[in-house]
Amino acid sequence: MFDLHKIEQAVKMILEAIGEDPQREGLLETPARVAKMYQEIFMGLEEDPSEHLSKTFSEEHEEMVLVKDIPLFSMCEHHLIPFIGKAHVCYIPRNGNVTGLSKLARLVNGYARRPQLQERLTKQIADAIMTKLNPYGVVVVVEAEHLCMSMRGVRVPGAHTVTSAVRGLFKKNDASRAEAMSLILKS
Ligand SMILES: Nc1nc2c(ncn2[C@@H]2O[C@H](COP(=O)(O)OP(=O)(O)OP(=O)(O)O)[C@@H](O)[C@H]2O)c(=O)[nH]1
Ligand SMILES: [Zn+2]
Repeated sequence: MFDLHKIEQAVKMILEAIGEDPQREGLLETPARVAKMYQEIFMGLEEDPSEHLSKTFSEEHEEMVLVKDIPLFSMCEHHLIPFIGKAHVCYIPRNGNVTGLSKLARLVNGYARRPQLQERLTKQIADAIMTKLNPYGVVVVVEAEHLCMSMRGVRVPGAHTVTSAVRGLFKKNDASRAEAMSLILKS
């Protein structure tokens, strides 16, 4: 589905537009490299990440499951430069409907590897878990630094954006939400 040739042409044009010479030795292979890189960092566009949750197994654990510090590399859709951070995913299984822990990281990755907004990414992860696993509740917290705020524009390196999506029981039950949040934010 990726048009690698078109990406190569576009990169060549950008190099020309910034006054570079795409024919100089160091840049000769750059358009092809960037095309391959885009194919990799936008690979989430080619999948439905929620499919990672299709395979479940049965384990009677109707308590919190929390996977913390899932590394996150995404691309700001406004500037096409990275935002980098961590996702924390917490859910309470219903009827023993449990997913493999790695699948939660695959889910995060699938939604991250697209042109994204942090808010949408956070929501998509939570909604996929609600839809596919039908758990009692979900909390997703994403913490990230946006390079579009660090290396350009307002230039505030170190500023972190934190977003959350709260679903099901966690929305109604203040104590459960507070417990999840304290486990998530505890370093
Ligand atoms: N809400 C939200 N905003 C984002 C995200 N990523 C980048 N942005 C912001 O998107 C905005 C785009 O603003 P514009 O005014 O259209 O673009 P700009 O002139 O490049 O803005 P500056 O970054 O302020 O220089 C900026 O404020 C970014 O900080 C995100 O994931 N969520
Ligand atoms: Zn940006």
